[in-house]
Amino acid sequence: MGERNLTLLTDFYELTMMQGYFKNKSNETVIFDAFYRSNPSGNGYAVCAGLEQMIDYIKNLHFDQDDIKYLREQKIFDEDFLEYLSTFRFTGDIYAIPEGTVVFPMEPLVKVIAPIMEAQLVETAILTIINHQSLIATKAARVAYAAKGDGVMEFGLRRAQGPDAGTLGARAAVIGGCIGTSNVLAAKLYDIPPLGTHAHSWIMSFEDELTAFRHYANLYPENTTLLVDTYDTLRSGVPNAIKVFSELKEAGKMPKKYGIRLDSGDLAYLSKKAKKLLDAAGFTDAIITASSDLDEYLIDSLKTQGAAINSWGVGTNLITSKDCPAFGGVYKLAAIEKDGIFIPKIKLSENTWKITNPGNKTIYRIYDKESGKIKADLIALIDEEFSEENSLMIFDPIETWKKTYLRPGSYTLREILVPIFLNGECVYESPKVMDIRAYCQKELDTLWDETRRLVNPHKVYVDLSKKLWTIKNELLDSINEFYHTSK
Ligand SMILES: Nc1ncnc2c1ncn2[C@@H]1O[C@H](COP(=O)(O)OP(=O)(O)OP(=O)(O)O)[C@@H](O)[C@H]1O
Ligand SMILES: O=P(O)(O)OC[C@H]1O[C@H](OP(=O)(O)OP(=O)(O)O)[C@H](O)[C@@H]1O
Ligand SMILES: O=C(O)c1cccnc1
Repeated sequence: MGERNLTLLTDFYELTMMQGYFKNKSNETVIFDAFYRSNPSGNGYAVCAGLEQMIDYIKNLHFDQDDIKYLREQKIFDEDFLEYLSTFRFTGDIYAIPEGTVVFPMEPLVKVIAPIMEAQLVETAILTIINHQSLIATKAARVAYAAKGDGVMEFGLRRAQGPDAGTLGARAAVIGGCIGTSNVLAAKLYDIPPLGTHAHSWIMSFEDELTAFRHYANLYPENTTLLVDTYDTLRSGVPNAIKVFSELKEAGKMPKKYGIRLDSGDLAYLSKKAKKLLDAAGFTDAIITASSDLDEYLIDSLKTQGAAINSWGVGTNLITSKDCPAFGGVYKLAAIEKDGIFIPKIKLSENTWKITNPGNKTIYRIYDKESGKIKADLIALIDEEFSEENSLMIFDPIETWKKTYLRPGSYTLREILVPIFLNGECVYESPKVMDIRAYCQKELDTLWDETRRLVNPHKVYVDLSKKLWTIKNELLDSINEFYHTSK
């Protein structure tokens, strides 16, 4: 958050490796890709987020005197290296997918091209920033999807894993689809709507519920939501709320937005009963908000049960992404520059899908021209050229017999990795969070419904260009050959 110096927000091994690179004078330029391997919560996509904080981090990268002093005290860093660190700045290039874009496994969300000492140092912070916010933005997109157009308020700060997770999580939740947050610091910092109702303590602090409601309604005549479950929802809370709304109506002071909040009990049953009582009293447009340990599955179930709820407050399960607490993004070396040419590098794994994609790559999103929906993503090398006027054959990188042939003129292409830093200079201006949110809503519209469903969604293919696939296979062959013949 803000302008903090996060330079030491890295793993110790990044610094020990950096000193090693420094001593060997091997500060060649390298390419690292940050990507993730599977969508959180069994989702069909992820929403990437955190780029603005990553940019702030890179812009502010510098070891101040206090940092150098601390590192010196560790007694493993030599003076020449510490001297180098004292003037350290990021001088490389960074490409990234803009926040709010829907993304898929294996594609680089961030690509760093920089001298190896710089590219290595920034690994940990880039991952922690992008992993956290992408996780929460994706969870929020699921929750908002289940709410089917009703507003979802982010209520999680008190149960988040600390202040940063609560605040940056609120930012990410709004990017993914929440309409605002109860977190006032997040609302101020990121210019997002601060929202909320009131707590049980407000009711309990008065002699009786009716008096508490009257005071609250008089204080906030523009937007009055009354929490009706402190004593007895249907016998006391709802009738008292109706009484207060009737008094306001009679006095000609009817709030523009008004309603009740349910926070316990059977939310389907209570909301339907409450709606009947409100309707009968003429308050047909009262907003019925629900909260209480909600997540996307419960909201979906309440919708199926015909609950009369049209506003949702979601805290714990959203801000902590409780069912899936880690995004799992990784940062892997993809190429090393030798004599002005990038030599592709690959990391092997027992799992074929864990084998990295080598080289200096970019990503094209392929849309069906007629519907505007995503057909697939294509990871290609940056020097490859594609034209919508030509036919295109794409194939699954592992199950290569799965091929899709795209007729000329039947598809459109969009390159989704964009320049963020060039030669250490930031060339990108982050949009405001509410604009990122609006962009994300449009992005979500480019997914087929089958990909958005909560359970067993349809997979979007991320394919490799023929050239990239060939290079990858040649590298695999050469490694195999080397390790089988060099015994
Ligand atoms: N109709 C419903 N269908 C499915 N789940 C529901 C329904 N109504 C409520 N729930 C969920 O059931 C859980 C109820 O939890 P629990 O009984 O512990 O607490 P509560 O009713 O909220 O009361 P308290 O706030 O006093 O703990 C919550 O997660 C709530 O969202
Ligand atoms: O259930 P969550 O999704 O986490 O949403 C936030 C919860 O936080 C509040 O409860 P809390 O008991 O902390 O305060 P209260 O006394 O105002 O109800 C609120 O009433 C919600 O139940
Ligand atoms: O404003 C609310 O109703 C609220 C805020 C935080 C947590 N629970 C509820």
